[in-house]
Amino acid sequence: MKPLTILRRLIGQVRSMTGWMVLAILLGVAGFLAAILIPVLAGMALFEGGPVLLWIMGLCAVLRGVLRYGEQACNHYIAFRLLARIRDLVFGKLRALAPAKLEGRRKGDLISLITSDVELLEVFYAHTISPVAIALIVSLIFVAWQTSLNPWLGVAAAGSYAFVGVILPWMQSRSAAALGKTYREESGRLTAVVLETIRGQMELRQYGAQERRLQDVQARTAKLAETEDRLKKLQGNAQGTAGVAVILCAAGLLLLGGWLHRGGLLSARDLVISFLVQISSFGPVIALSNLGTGLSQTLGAGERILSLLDESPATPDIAGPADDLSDMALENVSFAYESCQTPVLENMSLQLPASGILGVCGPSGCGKSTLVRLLMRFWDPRSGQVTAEGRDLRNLPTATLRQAQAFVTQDTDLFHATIAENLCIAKPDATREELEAACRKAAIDDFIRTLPQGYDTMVGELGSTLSGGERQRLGLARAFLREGQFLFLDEPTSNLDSLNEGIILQAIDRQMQGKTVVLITHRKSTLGFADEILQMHPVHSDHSDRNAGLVTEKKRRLNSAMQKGIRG
Ligand SMILES: Nc1ncnc2c1ncn2[C@@H]1O[C@H](COP(=O)(O)OP(=O)(O)OP(=O)(O)O)[C@@H](O)[C@H]1O
Repeated sequence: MKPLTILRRLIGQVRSMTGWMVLAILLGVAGFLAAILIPVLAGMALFEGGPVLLWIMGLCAVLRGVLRYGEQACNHYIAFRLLARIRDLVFGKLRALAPAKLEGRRKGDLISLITSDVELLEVFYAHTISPVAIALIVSLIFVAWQTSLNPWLGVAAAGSYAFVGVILPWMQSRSAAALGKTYREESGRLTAVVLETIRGQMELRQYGAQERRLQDVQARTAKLAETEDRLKKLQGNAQGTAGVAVILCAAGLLLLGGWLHRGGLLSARDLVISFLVQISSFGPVIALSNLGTGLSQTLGAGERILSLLDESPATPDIAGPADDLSDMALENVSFAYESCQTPVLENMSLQLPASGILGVCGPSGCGKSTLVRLLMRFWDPRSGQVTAEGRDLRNLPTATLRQAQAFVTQDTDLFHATIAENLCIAKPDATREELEAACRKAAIDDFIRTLPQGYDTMVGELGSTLSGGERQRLGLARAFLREGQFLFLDEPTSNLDSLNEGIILQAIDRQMQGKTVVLITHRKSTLGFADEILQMHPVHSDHSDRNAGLVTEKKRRLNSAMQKGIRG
């Protein structure tokens, strides 16, 4: 993305706060004028004297402080309001992109984008836009004033301001722009590596890979520090160059003024005041010259945020009120993931039973979870359609689909919250009795009661204080609370012993009477609970029935002996 495009789009966000921005600029201009007036009045006092000038100088000094405070207050009000709005946009986009467009992205990098990249925009909104406008207005005022003394002085002043405030920052930002972007990207990658290291600490320890990992983190940190060092050097050079440029410009103006004075074109009083005005009016443009390198990181952060906001979701939400659903099917569905073009499903057709349990089995990687993802419209098929009530899911209100479906996977995600809060994700207004009933069905109520704070016990980040089986049963309780028409279970009992598995499968059987359950499993004992079985095969297997990638086998209580065994 071109820097100008990034700037234009970031500035576009300010439109709704134009009034505040105008106020910040006016206060800033008035503040600088008050500050510049102090040395000018001191110069005039040399020629005219009188206590009035001293009083005005004192007043200007006080006003300068008050006006500067007002300007900064407005700027920061604008910046933090905009940051809140941008965070809202980013979270909204992440929600829309999940899961299809987020699966391949590193979570640490996303965290870095949501936190530090967004925070960096504060520099832009609080310390860039109004300073540019203030510098422009203050410079125009003093160019006009110098011109009124002598046109040559006006030309020289305009040249000085343009050199310090435009040409120098432009030259410096060109070399810093790429570096700023690299810094933001490297910072995001380092966050991702650190997050993965914390998550994978047990594996790293078990396989003795900690030292290698540490070296990797250290190498990345050193690289980041080196990039930051280069950026800081550029920043230092920019400030130094601006300081030298200001002195040279002021000296040039003094020489020009002296030459005009000798020619009788400028009085001694005007020469002194013109010089004092010029040397003290560089403040706003010096602020700009410091932006050149600082802006490079803001542009890098802005580009990352805007690129995320530009991404279009794989399955855009369809607006509309939630309605009941009772019938779902796949019609000639073919599907391949974007990152790997190999087809996972090919011309698959399937009618979900109106009620009962459809067991789904097949070798690892044949597309069982993908089938459920398509039924939930986390992805859309490449060709064919997934339908509900005969309507393509692409035209069905998303709320209808979400309300009708619940799902449980082998890795239930829990949040750093209490057990009750984690369960209420499925039904925010659930009563304590409803939570307990759902947990009893999922065979987890007894365990929760043994915890010191029962349902109000915190479960730790990602449910880290619970076992895999406990997490899975909480996931099931959550799904039971939803009371939707469809329940999709992807290896829901993989972490459970056969006793708990039996209890839960019976609960599913009872709870889902008249409803549809899709139960993915590798276990024969679990399949025994299915009313029908769908045997899937990889698309590229040479199975004779591989047309559509599956074989459907009607199976009413297939292995009743085994079921009886489990059901006791
Ligand atoms: N997000 C993804 N991006 C790219 N490829 C994917 C993605 N998710 C799954 N796949 C690939 O798609 C194929 C089907 O995956 P899927 O998870 O549906 O298989 P599965 O039958 O459920 O396997 P398992 O029994 O091991 O859970 C696999 O080859 C897998 O590597």
